[in-house]
Amino acid sequence: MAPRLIKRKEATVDSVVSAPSVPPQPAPAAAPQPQPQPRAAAPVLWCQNLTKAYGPAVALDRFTVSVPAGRVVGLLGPNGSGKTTLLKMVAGVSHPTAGEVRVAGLPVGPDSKALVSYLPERPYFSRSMRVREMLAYFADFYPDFDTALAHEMLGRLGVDPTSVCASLSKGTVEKVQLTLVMARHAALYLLDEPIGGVDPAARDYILSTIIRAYRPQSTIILSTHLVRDVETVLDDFILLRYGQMLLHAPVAYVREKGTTLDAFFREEFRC
Ligand SMILES: Nc1ncnc2c1ncn2[C@@H]1O[C@H](COP(=O)(O)OP(=O)(O)OP(=O)(O)O)[C@@H](O)[C@H]1O
Repeated sequence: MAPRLIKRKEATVDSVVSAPSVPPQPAPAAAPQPQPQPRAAAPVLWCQNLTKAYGPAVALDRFTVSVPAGRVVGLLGPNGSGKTTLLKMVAGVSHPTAGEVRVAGLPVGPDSKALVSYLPERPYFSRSMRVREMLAYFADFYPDFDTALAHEMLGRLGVDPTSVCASLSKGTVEKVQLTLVMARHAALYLLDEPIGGVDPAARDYILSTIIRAYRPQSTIILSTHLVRDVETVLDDFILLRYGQMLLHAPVAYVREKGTTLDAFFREEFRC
C-alpha cells in the first residue's frame, strides 16, 4: 500500500448540525427495501469525508480511508485528535455530521454492528455483576461470542471468573473488557486504548496472542498512546491531528526510513 500523505492544516468549521426549523412529519409508507448484504470484496472499513462537529468545534474533519481485511492498524495521535470520535462513529454509537462510513460495504446500522466488536474507552458493565455473568450476558447477546475462548483468555490473564466486577482493579477491569470484546468472532475490532492500564506482562500476552495471533482474517483498529508497545504488532498506522488524517501507511514505511514508529510519532508531534 502506498502511503497517503496529507498536507496538515488547522481544522476549520465546514459543517455544523442545525436543528430542523419545522417539526418532523410522519414518513409516507414505503415499500420494503432489500437488506444490504456484506460484500466480500469491499474494504472492511471505508470512510469518505467523515466529519463530526460539536457546535463550532470539528472533532473529525473530512476523514477518508479504506482498510482491507486482515490488517492490524494503530490509530495514533495526540490528545483530542479525534481517535475516539472516529471509533464511535464506525461502531455506530455516534453519528456523523457529514460524510459516510461503511463496514464491509454496509452502511452503519444493525447489519454492520453485527460485524463489529467495539471496546469503548470507558468501562460500561455493571459493577455488581460477576465476571462469569458478564460472559453469559455476552454469550446471550452475541451469537459469535466464544465462551470457551473467553475462559481461556481470562485464565491466561489471571482473572478469576467468579470475581465481582466492583472488586477488580482498574487494570483487571480492562482485561475483562478486552476479553469480552476479543472473544467474539467479528470482522472488525475497534479497540479504544485497550492496554493503557494493564501490567507489562499481560500487555505482551494481549498484543502477541490476543491481538496478533487469534484473529488473522479480521481487521483490528486500536487507538493508543503506547506506540512503543504496539508497534511490533501493527501492520499499518493512521496518524491524526486536529481531527485530520496526516498519514496512513504501513509500519514498514517508517522502518525503511531507518527509524521506529515511536520515534517517528514523537518527532511528528513534538510539543
Ligand atoms: N461530546 C463532545 N462534545 C464536545 N466536544 C467533544 C465531545 N467529544 C469529543 N469532543 C472533542 O472532540 C475532539 C476529539 O476528541 P476525541 O475524544 O475523539 O480525541 P482523542 O484523540 O480520542 O483524545 P484522547 O487521546 O485524549 O483520548 C476533542 O477536541 C474533544 O474535546
